[in-house]
Amino acid sequence: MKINIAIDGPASLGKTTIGKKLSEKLEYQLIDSGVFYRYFAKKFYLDNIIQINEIYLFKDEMLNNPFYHLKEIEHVNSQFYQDLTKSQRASEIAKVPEIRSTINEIIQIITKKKGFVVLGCDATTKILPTAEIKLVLDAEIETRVCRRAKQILEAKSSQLDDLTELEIIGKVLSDILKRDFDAYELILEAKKVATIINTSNLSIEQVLAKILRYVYWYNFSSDNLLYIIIFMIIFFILTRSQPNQIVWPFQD
Ligand SMILES: Nc1ncnc2c1ncn2[C@@H]1O[C@H](COP(=O)(O)OP(=O)(O)OP(=O)(O)O)[C@@H](O)[C@H]1O
Ligand SMILES: Nc1ccn([C@H]2C[C@H](O)[C@@H](COP(=O)(O)O)O2)c(=O)n1
Repeated sequence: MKINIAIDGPASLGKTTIGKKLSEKLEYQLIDSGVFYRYFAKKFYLDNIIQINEIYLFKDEMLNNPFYHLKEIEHVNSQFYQDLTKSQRASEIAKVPEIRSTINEIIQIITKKKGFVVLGCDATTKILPTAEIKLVLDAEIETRVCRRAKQILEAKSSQLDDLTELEIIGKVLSDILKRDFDAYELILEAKKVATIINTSNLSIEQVLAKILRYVYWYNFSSDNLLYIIIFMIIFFILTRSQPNQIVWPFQD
């Protein structure tokens, strides 16, 4: 049975990396809500003006052919993903309530068929509050700065050629602090409704294994709900009527 999985978390935590691996493993479709904000910032935030009407037109177009547009959004985003200056514009776009509700609505309509992993900072609360599994991935800020700086340094992007390693770490830190500030309330809200996984001391594979355990357990318990209830009722009756006389298998 296919379900929807919503995953939230602060900036540069590893959501995209984990989300990709999880969706591949489960053969689900990944939707990273962050790439919508980045894409809208690139396409519809021109000359310091947000083209809100163009966004509404795009919404109708996207709902007619969602999977084509999901691919296009991913493609455009991948071209400037590492650019730290661009994420600031996405952050500004994300403050406009009409844009937030448009993006949420698009994702809600697309995910009705189930079988999606949705990433964000409000995926568990605003985008998919009805998701069968809701998780918040977390890690201390120093871990996140290290993860992002390592990723940027390893990618050796030409836009960073003139910067020293320390300057790159400084830029990464300032970007994460800004984004943490913007998403603070949303992450706090998500932590109230979702299961929190602290990834600071976990490898990517360990985080993935933990999430898969939640998914397998969810599927097992919903497939076998009736048997679990019957087992619990029998167990309850036995323990109440003869508390000291239950004979467990393999008991001496
Ligand atoms: N558990 C982990 N241990 C070590 N490194 C990790 C872990 N999870 C992710 N990473 C690394 O952290 C880096 C950042 O990951 P990623 O881009 O997926 O983060 P993100 O949360 O999607 O970021 P953003 O908020 O900017 O969209 C990647 O290089 C990834 O390999
Ligand atoms: N559900 C979301 C997703 C993203 N944002 C903001 C956060 C960032 O400023 C920007 C880009 O997101 P990222 O790709 O870095 O996860 O969009 C948001 O407000 N709500």
